[in-house]
Amino acid sequence: MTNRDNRIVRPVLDRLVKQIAELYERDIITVLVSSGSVIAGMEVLGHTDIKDKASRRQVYSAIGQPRMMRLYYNIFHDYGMKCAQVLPTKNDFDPGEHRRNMKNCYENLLSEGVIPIANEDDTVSLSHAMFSDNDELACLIAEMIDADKLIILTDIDGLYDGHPDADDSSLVEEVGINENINHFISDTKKGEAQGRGGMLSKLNYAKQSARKNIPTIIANGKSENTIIDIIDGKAVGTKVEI
Ligand SMILES: Nc1ncnc2c1ncn2[C@@H]1O[C@H](COP(=O)(O)OP(=O)(O)O)[C@@H](O)[C@H]1O
Ligand SMILES: N[C@@H](CCC(=O)OP(=O)(O)O)C(=O)O
Repeated sequence: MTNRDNRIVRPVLDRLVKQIAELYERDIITVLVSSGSVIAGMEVLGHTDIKDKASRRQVYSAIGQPRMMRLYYNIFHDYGMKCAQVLPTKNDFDPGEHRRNMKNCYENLLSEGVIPIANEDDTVSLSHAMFSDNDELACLIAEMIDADKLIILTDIDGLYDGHPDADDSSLVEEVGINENINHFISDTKKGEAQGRGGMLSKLNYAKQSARKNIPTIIANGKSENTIIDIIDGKAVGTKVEI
């Protein structure tokens, strides 16, 4: 959802919401898991003298999350839809009251026709309460709400069998849950503004949700019609086979 300058690209979000709205018309209901709070907060605050990285993340995300939600609110509104914010921490998924409450909230939002947008509660989740990244969060939500499908979006068409920039690399269309292809993935160093996970994390959590019998696909979130194409059964992205 960002460009090379680490700025949120509204047309990408717009395309995403447009597809969610189109699916809603077809009675296919989406839960959206979206990052963006840290980058959105950095855009507002710019440089800070806060030395501690975790503290910077708290401050940036606290500033950026309402900005992300304002963007989403406006875009969903443009498509005649309503959205809502859910900000869990990892502990909330442990069996118990928080998990039950969260599940209940999702069910009620969905029955009211409101699209839940989840992100980690970065202001309070530090160290052990942190998800590895939003791919883990998406995987846990998919399992909790018994999703029919998990689509993990990224900035590339899917998983490649080598460095994505190399001429002889090609898209892996299907991968089995027990197939070890981690060596295809290059370690891309992440800056503070970028996402935490990367492709290896996407593959691991895609396999984890496929193991729970949720068909999972890694695909390009920047393409025009990715989600609709996947729902229509077109060969898009990398499918993780159950
Ligand atoms: N074998 C591979 N196939 C596809 N992408 C790869 C591979 N190895 C490294 N990558 C990198 O992973 C990136 C995708 O992860 P990214 O979407 O940045 O993760 P995050 O959601 O954490 O921001 C791609 O842009 C690409 O540069
Ligand atoms: N929760 C954070 C981002 C978490 C994260 O890095 O997730 P991902 O984009 O999956 O690597 C945010 O909103 O900025």
